[in-house]
Amino acid sequence: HGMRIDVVTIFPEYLEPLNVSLVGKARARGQLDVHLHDLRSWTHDVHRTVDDTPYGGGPGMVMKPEPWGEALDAVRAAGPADQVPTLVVPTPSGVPFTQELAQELAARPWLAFAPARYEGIDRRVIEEAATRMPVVEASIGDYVLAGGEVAVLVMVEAIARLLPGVLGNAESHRDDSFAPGAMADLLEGPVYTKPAEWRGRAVPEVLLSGNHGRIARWRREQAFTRTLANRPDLVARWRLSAFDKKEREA
Ligand SMILES: N#Cc1c(-c2ccc3ccn(Cc4ccccn4)c3c2)n[nH]c1N
Repeated sequence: HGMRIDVVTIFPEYLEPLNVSLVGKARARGQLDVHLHDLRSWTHDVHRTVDDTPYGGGPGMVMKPEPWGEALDAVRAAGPADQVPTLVVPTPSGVPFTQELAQELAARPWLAFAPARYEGIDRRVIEEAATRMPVVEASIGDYVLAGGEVAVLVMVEAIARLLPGVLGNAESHRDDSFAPGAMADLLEGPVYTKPAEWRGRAVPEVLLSGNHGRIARWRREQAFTRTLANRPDLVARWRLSAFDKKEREA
């Protein structure tokens, strides 16, 4: 059976993209079972309040603990009785969301995402949840968003494409830049398709040569040059893994 994903948010419509394309197809094939929940379902006041002023003062508002506590209780109760979900909390102060973390999360049967808004969720919600389920606080990058919903879209897409059978044979993640392996750690080189000439620009002739050894070498060089230019930090990691690889083959 596929993976179950629950998302609790005050903007369920923000997660509608999960119903289309790659993730939509995976759901249709039963590889992914996505349940969206409106956090306000667990408010009990006429204004359906989910936020309040921060203790200790400071700008903005903090998300109240009560609705989140009841929402996470309900998510757990609605899922498989013999399992606990891994709670994934997008936050600027989380661990980096990397391909490695995506692969780890893709191996789990049930994920519950808690995208917040305002300045975040009352800390006691995370602390209390962590006594009953694994909790991962992760950040998708070094920039500031207004909330966690778009981070959930990023994480779910990165995770869903790793699930067996989800990626059609048209897209392959075998040699992803960030996936461990041969061309691991390097950025992708340039890609080309027909026509062979377009607006006076020809495709590099090596790619038309049919010489697969030469093509592979050219692609490695292109990947290296591009990585050196755009991500010199990855070159160091690549050198290490290339060295280890030679060691293993020696
Ligand atoms: N993942 C991730 C994120 C986020 C993120 C995630 C969730 C929330 C919930 C509220 N805010 C606004 C906010 C701004 C500033 C300080 C605290 N909170 C979020 C921002 N920003 N950047 C990333 N890579």
